[in-house]
Amino acid sequence: MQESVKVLDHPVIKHKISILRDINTGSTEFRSIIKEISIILAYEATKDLDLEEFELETPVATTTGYRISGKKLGIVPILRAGLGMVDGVLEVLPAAKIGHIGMYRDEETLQPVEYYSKLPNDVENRDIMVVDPMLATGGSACDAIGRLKEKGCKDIKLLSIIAAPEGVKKLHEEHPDVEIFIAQLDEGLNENSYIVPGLGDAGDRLFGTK
Ligand SMILES: O=P(O)(O)OC[C@H]1O[C@H](OP(=O)(O)OP(=O)(O)O)[C@H](O)[C@@H]1O
Ligand SMILES: O=c1cc[nH]c(=O)[nH]1
Ligand SMILES: [Mg+2]
Repeated sequence: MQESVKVLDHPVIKHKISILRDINTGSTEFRSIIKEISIILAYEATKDLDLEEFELETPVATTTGYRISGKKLGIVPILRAGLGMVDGVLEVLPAAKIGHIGMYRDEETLQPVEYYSKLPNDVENRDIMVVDPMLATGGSACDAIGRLKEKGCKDIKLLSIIAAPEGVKKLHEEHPDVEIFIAQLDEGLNENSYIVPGLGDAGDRLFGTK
């Protein structure tokens, strides 16, 4: 896999992904694990943030402290399922602004259909993390990222829980500048373009709609 895909490789993540995959896992536990993994993905995706030094007093000594500096950040969930990742990323980056892009995959054509968009006014000045638990064909993520680029965004990362190689390939082809952070790379897509083995429909499992 190319260098611009970072896969979390950790026994605890593998354990938690298995709970997500399990058909018997209910929405409460599903939501909680999506949030937990999103926190870890957010740490990975922010390894390159700039820091500035400052002097601070501990109860024992004067030392050098560090604070995040540089460009402001934005989190953009792709509705609905992306909403499940927002709280986790916000735990790591509480000052980030949040934009929303609503998209669903047409069940016949499998093409993404946009139905909502509300982004921060200064979105073009922010480093953006697009969040969506599932990267399947890659159509939804590619369109959402294309929309953000139209608005002037230059530094965009994608955070997903599970990806199919087909989605990663499409994203690389259409947006080679976008780094991808995932918790798990799966085998591929089935005839309905669902990720195999996957976890089913992330939106339905998060929100209990099926
Ligand atoms: O890579 P793709 O082939 O485009 O598929 C992935 C998309 O499908 C799911 O959303 P869905 O259309 O089910 O909408 P939902 O979040 O409202 O359930 C998922 O959350 C992604 O947005
Ligand atoms: O496996 C998949 C594919 C698309 N969307 C999902 O929620 N799951
Ligand atoms: Mg869905």
